[in-house]
Amino acid sequence: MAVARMHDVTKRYGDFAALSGVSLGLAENRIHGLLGRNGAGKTTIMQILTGQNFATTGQVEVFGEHPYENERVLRNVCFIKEAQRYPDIFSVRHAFAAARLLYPNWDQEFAEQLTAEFDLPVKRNVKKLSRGQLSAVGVIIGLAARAPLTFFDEPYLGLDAVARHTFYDRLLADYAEHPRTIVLSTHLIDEVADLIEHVVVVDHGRVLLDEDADLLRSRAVTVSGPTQAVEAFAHGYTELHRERMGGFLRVTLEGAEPDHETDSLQFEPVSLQELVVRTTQQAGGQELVGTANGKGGHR
Ligand SMILES: Nc1ncnc2c1ncn2[C@@H]1O[C@H](COP(=O)(O)OP(=O)(O)OP(=O)(O)O)[C@@H](O)[C@H]1O
Repeated sequence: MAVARMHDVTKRYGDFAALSGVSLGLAENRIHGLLGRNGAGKTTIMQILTGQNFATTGQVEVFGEHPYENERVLRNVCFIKEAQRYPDIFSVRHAFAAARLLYPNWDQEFAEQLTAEFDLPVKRNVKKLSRGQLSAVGVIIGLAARAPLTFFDEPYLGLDAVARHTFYDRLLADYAEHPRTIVLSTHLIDEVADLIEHVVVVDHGRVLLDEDADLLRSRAVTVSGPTQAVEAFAHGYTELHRERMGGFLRVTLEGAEPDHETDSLQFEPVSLQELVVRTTQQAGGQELVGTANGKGGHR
């Protein structure tokens, strides 16, 4: 079941279309990766779904209602962004107290545990925090709020690698105990690849891919070996990538399955990051949804 939907949504700023005909649904109790290049439209999608921006045309529904200025919807939605602003007088403690009032599922004990793990100075004014500490405030609010629909718009960019992994670990563990719908917008695809259950790729304001992560991974394979043997195997498949190394060839093929009978060829799974990058490059701004299965490519 989808907890949030967009149907044929367009967002225009003057002549510029930030979103063009975007249709997507966020399934209940799944972790979604909202991926795409800079300026692709990810933040705009999240702003519209959280009632912080209007669609120019199209339909938007969150928990069955329109989100804009809708208290019933918004108390179940948490949107954490990197450049979150807080009132000047707020300390970290104030920020958590405000979140506690706002989100009915707020877990104070969990927030305190996370505060200790991220080593956050709770009495310090939010304005005085380092970039990473400010990111940690957002991450803690996003986790402890336990909102049924939670968006993280790269709020963890300021976090160092150790803190980011603490975030991923806590997110996954808490999600297992308290399933909810989560959307992670990120450029660090490799880091979140194991978390993501559903992938949405946006490019130039359009949805290029909207697919189960495991299905997506199984859609392509990388094969390497002597050039001739690889060429023979690759014949007829759509190629996502090709690398030559002397007499060896390594190609990523859509729709191909490993053939373990062939001794001279080596097969490797394709990483989510590689698939997203190749899909975005290959699309060149064109829609790719539903074109990926089977043979017969453009070579
Ligand atoms: N208020 C605005 N006025 C004009 N253009 C805007 C406005 N807000 C966003 N845009 C444009 O809309 C496009 C989509 O922006 P958006 O912030 O959604 O991208 P994004 O995918 O989140 O990018 P990033 O990964 O860089 O954060 C960009 O080209 C951006 O410049």
